[in-house]
Amino acid sequence: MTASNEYRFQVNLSGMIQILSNHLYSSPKVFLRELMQNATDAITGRAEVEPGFMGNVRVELTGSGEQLTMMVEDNGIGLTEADIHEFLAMIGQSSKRDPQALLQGETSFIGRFGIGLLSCFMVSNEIVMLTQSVKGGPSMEWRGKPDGTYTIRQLDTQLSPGTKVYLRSTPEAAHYFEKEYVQQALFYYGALLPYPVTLHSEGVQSIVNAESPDWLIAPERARGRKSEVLAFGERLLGEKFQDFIPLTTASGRTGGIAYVLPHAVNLNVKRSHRVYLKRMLVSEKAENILPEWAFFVKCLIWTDELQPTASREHFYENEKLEEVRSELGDALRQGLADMAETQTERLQKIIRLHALSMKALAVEDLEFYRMIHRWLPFDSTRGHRELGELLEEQETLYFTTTVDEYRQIHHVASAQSMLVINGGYIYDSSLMESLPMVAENVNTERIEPDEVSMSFTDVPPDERNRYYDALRLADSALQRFRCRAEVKGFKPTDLPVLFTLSQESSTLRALEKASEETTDLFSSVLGSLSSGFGAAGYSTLYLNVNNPVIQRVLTSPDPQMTPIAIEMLYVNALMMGHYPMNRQELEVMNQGIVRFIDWGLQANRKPQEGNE
Ligand SMILES: Nc1ncnc2c1ncn2[C@@H]1O[C@H](COP(=O)(O)OP(=O)(O)OP(=O)(O)O)[C@@H](O)[C@H]1O
Repeated sequence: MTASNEYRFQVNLSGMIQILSNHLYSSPKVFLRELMQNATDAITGRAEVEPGFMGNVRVELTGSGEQLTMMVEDNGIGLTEADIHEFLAMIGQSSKRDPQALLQGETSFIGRFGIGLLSCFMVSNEIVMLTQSVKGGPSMEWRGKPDGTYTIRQLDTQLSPGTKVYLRSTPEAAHYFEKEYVQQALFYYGALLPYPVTLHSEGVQSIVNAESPDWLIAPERARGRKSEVLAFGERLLGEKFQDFIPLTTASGRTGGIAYVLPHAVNLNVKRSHRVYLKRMLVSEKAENILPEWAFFVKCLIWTDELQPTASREHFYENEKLEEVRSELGDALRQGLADMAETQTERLQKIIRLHALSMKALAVEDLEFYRMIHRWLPFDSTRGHRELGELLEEQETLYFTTTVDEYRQIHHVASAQSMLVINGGYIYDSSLMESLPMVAENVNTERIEPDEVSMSFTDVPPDERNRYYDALRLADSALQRFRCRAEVKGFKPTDLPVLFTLSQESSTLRALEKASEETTDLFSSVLGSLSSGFGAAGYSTLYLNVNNPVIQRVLTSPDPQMTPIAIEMLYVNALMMGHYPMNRQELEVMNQGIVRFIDWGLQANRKPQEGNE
């Protein structure tokens, strides 16, 4: 290949600008964040050459209707003509990117990618910048358009050092230029900035960040300022919080406030925390800054050690972030541990609302589990109770590992005062297994439905003989459902039957149900799979000899009646246990109902016929 065959990629500039400005950021509103960040960086840059320099940012709104204009002014480092050509006019070039510093993740600036300014094209068809560098030289004007063209000229008047950016809103973006919106957004992004941010509109001037939440930067101070901290959280995060936990890391370079959510939350809901970098809000939806178990809090975090991605919606998943995440998790855990020692009521309140989050942490951290186990709630045959109460009643806790197993046995187990915990919900069976490691003199044992039948009373042989014929009829009626009948005595007496599935029969039922719903080919594969189950695939229908209906069925003189009654009891037991019924079982139920109605009507008619 010769050199003449080599070409350079061509860039469709306006296409690139379109992509960067419209698709990198999740919403046009971020243009204001990007402008504020540039102003902040410019002030940081000036303070580096003029130690002790005090910056300020001024935002001015003018015009009305569709002619709204915003001006964002800073008294930062400014740009020379050469800077403009090098940094402003070259997309992807940034004055803030010291490669060595970036490599170490250490830079005093927020920006680094050289694209943030493009976000302004989401709300305006032109960016006008007037700037004066602290290094001297003439004041400059730069005008950029989304088609990739720009003009640059020297101004006749000399401005004071700093930069003014002017944007005129497009009709669709006018909302982002209205006073109320801008006031709120400036507070939102700049509430922590250490210099004044003022808004000028309709002849009125106001300082947006007048309240300075110094407790956010030094969170240990937050403890004594509860109402202020809660009010600030409500204003920024939009929820009425009642509790919070201050967070600090060992390095002291990241910290914040974890607000406890005032309502229960779903495990799958993504938590998004607000993160301030160098005191400027950069990320509104940082999901990865706290450990996964911490979904009961919404945090305001500040950091000067993490690196945001270009969209600023996340932070780079690197070792530093891992370290920060684990330290913030430790601080949160420590906050809860302190409550377990000295403020148990406060902790109990949190656990009541956020048991799932607490369980998620307890599964990972046995020491934490030890501290809080007594307040964790579990579903049990004695109701939805705290573990501490249950442990006072019994030293051995039986637990199931699925909700289905629990459903099968809870009637009988509770009637016999047997304490069984429903371990079918997420984390519960793991917590039951590890409970003996954290609580003294406690045993836990997994229980299966078949084992509950051990606590049934056996029927004496002579009584069993009396039921022999009825049981044979029952067995043959249930044969096609792979179920066998068994007589036992159990409480409650008004429960006529109890249906239990072994692990194998449960799998078999699932296979059968699936083969009903799939194609012929697949269903024959499932069919051959299910034929591999032998006697183990049988379920059991326990008939309660203490129940009057069962007594009548077992001693019925009508041999035609017995199988139908047994089949009906079988489908009834399935319904009670919330088992999905297959086609055959549904047919049995329908036919049985019709038959019983018919029987009932005939029985009523007979005496009347006799009277006639
Ligand atoms: N207010 C300002 N004062 C001084 N220089 C500025 C200002 N705004 C922008 N610049 C210059 O323009 C360059 C490009 O800005 P832009 O916002 O596009 O990217 P960035 O801030 O460098 O990086 P990022 O894309 O991460 O925000 C900056 O690197 C800076 O040199």
